[in-house]
Amino acid sequence: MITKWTPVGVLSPSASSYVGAAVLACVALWLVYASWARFKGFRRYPPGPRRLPFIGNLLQLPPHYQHLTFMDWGKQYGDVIYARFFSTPVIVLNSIDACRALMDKKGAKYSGRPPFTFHNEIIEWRNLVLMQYTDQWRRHRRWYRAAFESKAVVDTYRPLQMSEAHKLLADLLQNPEQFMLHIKKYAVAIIMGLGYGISISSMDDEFIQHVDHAVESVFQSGGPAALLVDFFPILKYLPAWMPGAGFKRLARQVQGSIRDMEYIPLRRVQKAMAAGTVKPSIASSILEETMKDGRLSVADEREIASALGALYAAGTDTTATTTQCFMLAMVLNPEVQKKAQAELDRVVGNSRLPDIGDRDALPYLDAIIMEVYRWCAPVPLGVPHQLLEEDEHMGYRMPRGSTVFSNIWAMTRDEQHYADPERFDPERFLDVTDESDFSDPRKYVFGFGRRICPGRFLADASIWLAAANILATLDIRKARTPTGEEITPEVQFASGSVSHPKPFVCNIRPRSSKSNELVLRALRADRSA
Ligand code: HEM
Repeated sequence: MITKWTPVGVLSPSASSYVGAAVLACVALWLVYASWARFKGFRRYPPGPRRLPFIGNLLQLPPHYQHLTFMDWGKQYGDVIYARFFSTPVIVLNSIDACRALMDKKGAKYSGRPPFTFHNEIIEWRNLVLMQYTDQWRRHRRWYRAAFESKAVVDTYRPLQMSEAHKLLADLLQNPEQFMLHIKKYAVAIIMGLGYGISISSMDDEFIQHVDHAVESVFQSGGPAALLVDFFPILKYLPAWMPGAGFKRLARQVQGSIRDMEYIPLRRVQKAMAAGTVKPSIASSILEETMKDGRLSVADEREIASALGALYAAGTDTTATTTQCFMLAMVLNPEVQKKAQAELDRVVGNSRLPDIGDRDALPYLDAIIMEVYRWCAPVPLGVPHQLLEEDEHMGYRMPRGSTVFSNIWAMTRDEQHYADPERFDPERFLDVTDESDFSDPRKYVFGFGRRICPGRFLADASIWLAAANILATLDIRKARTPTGEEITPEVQFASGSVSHPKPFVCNIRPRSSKSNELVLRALRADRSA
């Protein structure tokens, strides 16, 4: 007998009622499973690109400019994205709201760091930036809080920052072509001066050689095999002689450079303390606080050496990069430069150099600095956090152990808040009345939650002082070819955890005949202070 067509095929009435019952049973079973799974916490992950077995999304992740790929994923999957690299779950946060909801509001869960097996365990570079969220982190962070997160303390650094800004002007006047290097020296000199009371006269300085060598060798040693060990920590047990374990042999050399970077300047401070000739510095105050009866345990010395060693790695490249971005923005936007110079002339005049006390009276310059942070996003992907416990967000499962990226780059390019985001336009921060995070990029370019950058006030003051002093005394213009054509630098940032502008040329010259005199006078005053 021919029966009617049913969704499950051509069946007799009795067979179809069995099927109907079976379907109902399946639905009931599914509902029971779904509520059980929900109860047990087996919820869906946030949306994200399709994963392959074993390797997950590894092939979709390019080796460079990952923030751009994550931003593209955001257009398809939203602000909170789930991916997996081998067995490591990864969560990408593409919006400020998502970072605030997770990293800020649930700080106790979201403040870990991924294991960074290569850095933490193989080369044993245990610095604050990469450290796990442990009592050791709390101790280092307390030292940093005392040194950098109180306005009263940071204000005491002003004379050193001012005098380094004056030296920067002198370097730029004498040898303008080397401006990228002078800016780096400015950032280094502030960190070495505050950290250890050491003055840096040139980039050939012995201490700079040590730190530069250490930082460079760390980056060079982090090849593909070293990265693999972060995904498969078991590889750390490979004996150094085995093929493929070259990263372990290299690591031994790198360890030596890191020890030099951490101990050579610290030992100098200890010697000066013993001789009673020490200059006040962050090192000397931590040593004084930690020493008992004038003695320091080997373990405490190790801790202090590594806490201070992080200063250079975290604080120089970031500050220098942002200041170099400012220079690039000025070359490309002469009308912005002129407007800022007119504001400086009006407020500061031309008989002295600007100081941080002038800042509130210079809103246009402040808008330029904010736009520089937004436009170049110096640390475009932040530093990844680790989720320490299972969590739920908007009904999605956030698995324990996830590496969590805050895609700061995507926030700076949010078209809802920043029209034409690639354009350098300080006006977008002028006369802003709302207090939202978008009204001031300093609220998010320094990261989130309990791991927020402790050096943010120091860095911001250093960048402002360099910019204000440069604009007050120098004109930054496009360089010209020997045949007189203008060279327009391209806006290109190198890929990496810190987004440097690619090398460019420009023409730097004194704004007026008074510029040299002002700088010389300031240098003399600094020497006699
Ligand atoms: C423009 C300059 C700077 C930028 C853009 C910047 C940005 C950042 C960012 C995005 C983080 C990661 C925050 C997170 O995990 O969410 C960070 C962490 C850190 N920064 Fe900075 N930074 C700058 C300058 C400095 C300076 C001058 C110092 C040193 C005085 C410093 C010391 C650190 C340290 C120690 C950490 C790790 C904090 C922790 O893990 O608890 N930074 N910074």
